[in-house]
Amino acid sequence: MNELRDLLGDLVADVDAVFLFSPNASFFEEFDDVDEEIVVVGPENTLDAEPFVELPIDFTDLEGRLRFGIEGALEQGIVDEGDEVLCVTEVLDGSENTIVRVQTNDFSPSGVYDMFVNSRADASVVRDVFEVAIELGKKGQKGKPVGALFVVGDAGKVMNKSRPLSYNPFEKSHVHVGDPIVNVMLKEFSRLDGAFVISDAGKIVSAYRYLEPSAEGVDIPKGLGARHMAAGAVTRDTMATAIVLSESDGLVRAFKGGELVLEIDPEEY
Ligand SMILES: Nc1ncnc2c1ncn2[C@@H]1O[C@H](COP(=O)(O)OP(=O)(O)OP(=O)(O)O)[C@@H](O)[C@H]1O
Ligand SMILES: [Mn+2]
Repeated sequence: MNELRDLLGDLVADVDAVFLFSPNASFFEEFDDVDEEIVVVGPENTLDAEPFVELPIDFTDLEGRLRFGIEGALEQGIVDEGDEVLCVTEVLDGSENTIVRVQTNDFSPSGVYDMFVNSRADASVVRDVFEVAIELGKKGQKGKPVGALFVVGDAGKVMNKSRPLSYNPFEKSHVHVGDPIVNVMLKEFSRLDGAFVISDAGKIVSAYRYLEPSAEGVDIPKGLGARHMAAGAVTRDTMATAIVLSESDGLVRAFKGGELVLEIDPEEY
């Protein structure tokens, strides 16, 4: 077993920082005296850890989770480019059973951290819309797959770059994402065409908007259609973030700055 020990020894040797993903209190305490910088990453800072990187959604896929933690720590200046970091986390609902060593440069930034934290819209609004899209992706509408397009933030400009396909059911209402009744409405209206436009603070500004941004130079993955193109393009023309549920492949994707920044399978979420 010495080979295995050596392998593990090499894996954990000479790292600049150790990232603990959602550690419990006793596990966290065990790291009190270590020399390396300890970075806690999780949905809530229940341990009052410092430094701390807040996860906006509970990433079930490992890579998404690691990416977010590392991009967040880079952005906050907790680690530097080129640092060697050790990520301690769980997969398959275990305890801390997984150690991944990465160099912060190994990731080309996906923009996922930036999308949540530096969006014009509040991070909680982006997260709430994300959750609606995920839920809609899981259940569909009456068992059938549905697609949906949500454009979040910079709503004035988004409205200028779009036109109505039908009457706007949110015209005179003051409802916000995250209200339970609104989630039901969003799901109901998603059967019809066009995009939802949502303000920075989460107010539903409109449904049924046909987006007309300039798509020139927008480079989204091949095979995605008009809905995704419009989503990508509107985020390049404005400061909005677009969240798309695909009717054809069932995935939820997010675009910001004209680029695909996140792709999640609702079934695995
Ligand atoms: N510019 C646009 N603005 C708003 N909604 C749009 C726009 N273009 C397409 N859509 C909506 O997207 C729907 C699906 O279009 P299309 O199949 O071309 O997109 P897609 O990217 O392949 O999406 P999906 O993966 O859901 O099929 C359309 O029926 C329409 O409701
Ligand atoms: Mn399509």
